[in-house]
Parts: sequence; C-alpha cells; structure tokens
Amino acid sequence: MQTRPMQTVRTLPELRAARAAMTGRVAFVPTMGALHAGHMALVTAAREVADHVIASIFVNPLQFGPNEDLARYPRQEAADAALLVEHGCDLLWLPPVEVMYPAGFLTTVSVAKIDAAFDGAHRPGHFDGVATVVAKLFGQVRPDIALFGEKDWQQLAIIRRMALDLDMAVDVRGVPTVREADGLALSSRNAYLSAGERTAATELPRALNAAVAAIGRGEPVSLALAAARQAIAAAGFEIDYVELADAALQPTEELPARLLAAARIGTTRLIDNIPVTIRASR
Ligand SMILES: Nc1ncnc2c1ncn2[C@@H]1O[C@H](COP(=O)(O)OP(=O)(O)OP(=O)(O)O)[C@@H](O)[C@H]1O
Ligand SMILES: CC(C)(CO)[C@@H](O)C(=O)[O-]
Ligand code: BAL
Repeated sequence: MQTRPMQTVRTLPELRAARAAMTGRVAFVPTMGALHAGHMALVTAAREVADHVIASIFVNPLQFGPNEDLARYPRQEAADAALLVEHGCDLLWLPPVEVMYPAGFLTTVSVAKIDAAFDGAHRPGHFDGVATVVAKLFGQVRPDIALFGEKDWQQLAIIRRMALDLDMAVDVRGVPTVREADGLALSSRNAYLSAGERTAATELPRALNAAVAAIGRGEPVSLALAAARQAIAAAGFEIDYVELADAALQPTEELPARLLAAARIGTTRLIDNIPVTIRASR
C-alpha cells in the first residue's frame, strides 16, 4: 500500500484552506471512526475515482437516541489515522462537536417517507441526525463524489435522495458490504460482541442468505421471511425487523430489491441487508 502525507484538521478555516488547495476531483468518506476494512473499501474506492481523498471522523450526537450507545461508541483516533494514511487518504477532518453544533444551532434536514420504516421506525430521529450532519459535512468539504457503505442501505438511499433534492451536486456512490470470512458484515459495533454473541451473530447473514435463496427458488416470500426470523431468534437475537425493502426505499433504479434486517443480541444492535431477486411468476 502506498503511504503519503495526510493532513489532519480540526477547524473550519484549516479545512477550507486545505480544500481550496486541492485541484481535480475530490472524493469524501464520512465516518464515525473505529475504522475497519469496510471503511477502507470506501477509501480505496474513493482513491480510484478522484485526485484527492478526504475522510471525516465525527461521532454525531444528533443521530443517537437517548438510550443508544453514544457514550460507549468506540473511539481510537490514532489507529484510525494510521489506517487512513495506509490507504491513501489525503486529508482527515476531525471536527470537535462545538464546531459542528455551535451554540444556537437550530436546523434539521429531514428526508420524508423513505425514513419512515426500518431503522427510521426503530431509531426515531436517527435519519434526521444523519441527514443533517451529512448535509453539513458536504457543505464543509464540498466533495465531487461521496462514498457510503451498502451495509447502511437505508442511509445510502436517504443521502442520495437528500443530495438530489437539495441540488448538492455531490455524486453519492454505494460500496458493497465487506464481510468477515464467516459472513458477518464488518461493523464498528461488532467490537461490543462477547465471544458467544460473535459466534451466534453469523446466523444473521446466514438466515438472510437462506431466505434469498428460498425466494429465488420460488418459495413464497412470507414463508422465507418467517423461516429467517425464526432462525435469527433461535440464535438469541431480538428482532427489530426482517423485511423486504419496498419501492419507497428504491429512489433510483440503481438500487435493486433488498432484504433488510436489524436485530439485537445482548446489548449490541446489528444491521445487514442483501440483494433479492423475486421471480415474476410465483
Ligand atoms: N462492512 C462494511 N462494508 C462497507 N461499508 C461499510 C461497512 N461498515 C460500515 N461501512 C460504511 O462506512 C461508513 C461509516 O460507517 P460507520 O462509521 O457508522 O461504521 P460502522 O462500522 O457502520 O459502524 P456502526 O457499527 O456504527 O454501524 C458508512 O458509509 C457505512 O455504511
Ligand atoms: C454517514 C455518517 C458518517 C453520518 O454520521 C454515519 O451515519 C455513518 O458512519 O454511517
Ligand atoms: N452506521 C450508521 C451510523 C449509526 O448506526 O448511527
């Protein structure tokens, strides 16, 4: 892997100066840190499509509910910076919370309808927090391209919609989910799992894949989803949802049908999703 100098900035004047010095196309990877190979796939994809790569790390309080894991969300700035350097990031934007939300901050960006189901229903206010911070980050960084993981499928749909609706002139691109060898989607929150929970967690992608295979064979969707829910629950999960994304979550034709799931094991909430092909003649 190449290593090249990476600048780290924590103030808006420094960010603006560094951005102004960039010529050519700029790709942006927003994150909440605790970086892993999934984030690095975004940085690598960014490197391939642009002249400069900017990443941000900001654990955004606005997108956490009152009983969620804001306080314990993993923070590992030095290790994150080292990974970003290794993968060719040019600029790391590390805004303090008072720079993002100074006293008097009053604005919310809300993407209606596609935020209503799935994680939007289970995490009230979450996607307003995401849309608001990403709108701010886009305004600060002014990227040509921004990359988001397909793991957060609904988030990707919402940000695409927001960028289109608000004429942000940012090309929002999805990057396929990076998985562990046993199928579990990489996630910063996997660090919360005990050894037993980590073993059980593989049931989530396994059951989703089994359901998609059954649907592909022509089994009724309702039966395939019921079997997946049963298997996920039997592994020790409390299920938030295991559902097919409906047309409302497909704001562009580039986003095919998807089976989405969220479930909690112990104190950890995991999400996942995979593509589905539904036979016309069932
Ligand atoms: N396994 C993965 N494959 C591809 N992209 C990913 C993966 N995990 C996270 N991303 C993407 O990285 C970006 C930053 O995500 P974030 O920092 O929340 O990481 P995370 O691992 O998803 O953490 P969390 O556990 O909070 O969900 C998002 O666009 C997200 O979709
Ligand atoms: C897009 C994002 C960085 C906004 O805080 C976050 O929701 C995430 O890490 O997926
Ligand atoms: N990975 C999406 C950010 C969140 O769960 O808050």
